[in-house]
Amino acid sequence: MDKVSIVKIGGNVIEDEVALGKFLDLFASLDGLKILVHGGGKMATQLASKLGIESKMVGGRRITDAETLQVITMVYAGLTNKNIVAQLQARRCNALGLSGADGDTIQAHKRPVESIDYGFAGDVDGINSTLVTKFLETGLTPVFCAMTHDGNGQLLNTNADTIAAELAIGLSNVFETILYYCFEKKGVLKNVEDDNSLVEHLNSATYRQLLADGVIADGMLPKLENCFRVLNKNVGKVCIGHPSMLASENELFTTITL
Ligand SMILES: Nc1ncnc2c1ncn2[C@@H]1O[C@H](COP(=O)(O)OP(=O)(O)O)[C@@H](O)[C@H]1O
Ligand SMILES: CC(=O)N[C@@H](CCC(=O)OP(=O)(O)O)C(=O)O
Repeated sequence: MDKVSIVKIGGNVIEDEVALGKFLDLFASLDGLKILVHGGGKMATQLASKLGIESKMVGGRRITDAETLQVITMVYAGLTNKNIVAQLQARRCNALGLSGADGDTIQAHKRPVESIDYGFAGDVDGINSTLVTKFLETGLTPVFCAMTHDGNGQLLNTNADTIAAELAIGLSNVFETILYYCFEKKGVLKNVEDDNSLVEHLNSATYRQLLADGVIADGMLPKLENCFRVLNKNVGKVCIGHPSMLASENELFTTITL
């Protein structure tokens, strides 16, 4: 079975030009088949604020009304995706920018309203793994933004960590999949202010304990939910850490196991 690395890069790295450049150097040099998934939540919040639109997050997820959907489409599928693709081309990595609507690569449905109405937020139904596999086999590197669609013309905002997880699950029938969540910190920390408090190995039991202690918050909540979900669904390896973990196994980062 061929291997495919699915790398998610977070918004704090993307919005820092130097950090993004260093990350893309590492990503472009990564051996083997690979897919990039990017967020951009922070930039969307900044643009929304300039336009006088307030951003509301619940449990690390954005409440996406119609105006917010317009903003995130411009930021995620437009500026951020195209900039990353162009920068990968400059590094001789033949990137193909995609939202889930492109090639019907990711189908989703609007999240049903329960206690909270998330608006135009999408829950993923499935991945077009045949088409994504064809892209990979042609030598293309898919670059996904955090957007899906419902097949009836509605674009939906979908957490980028979830998109990376769904790609890892969907492709695990065809490839040995490895999922890397890259962000600005060394990994899961016991104290979010202290990079020396890294949790190198996290399993279900230690995760439950950290949750109970209130150590896991904000965007780390959906990230870790996704880690355990993919490990239950045949994905071989999941790591969370600084982009430098792509360069060397000697780097310290968090490895997640069941
Ligand atoms: N225990 C924790 N360890 C590391 N980061 C944490 C932790 N709890 C909360 N966080 C927060 O989660 C953020 C990462 O989630 P998010 O902002 O969604 O990441 P991304 O950069 O991938 O978009 C970190 O910037 C940090 O502020
Ligand atoms: C539904 C939902 O919350 N979507 C996310 C998608 C972007 C994202 O995931 O960006 P980061 O990886 O930079 O956080 C949002 O709009 O913030």
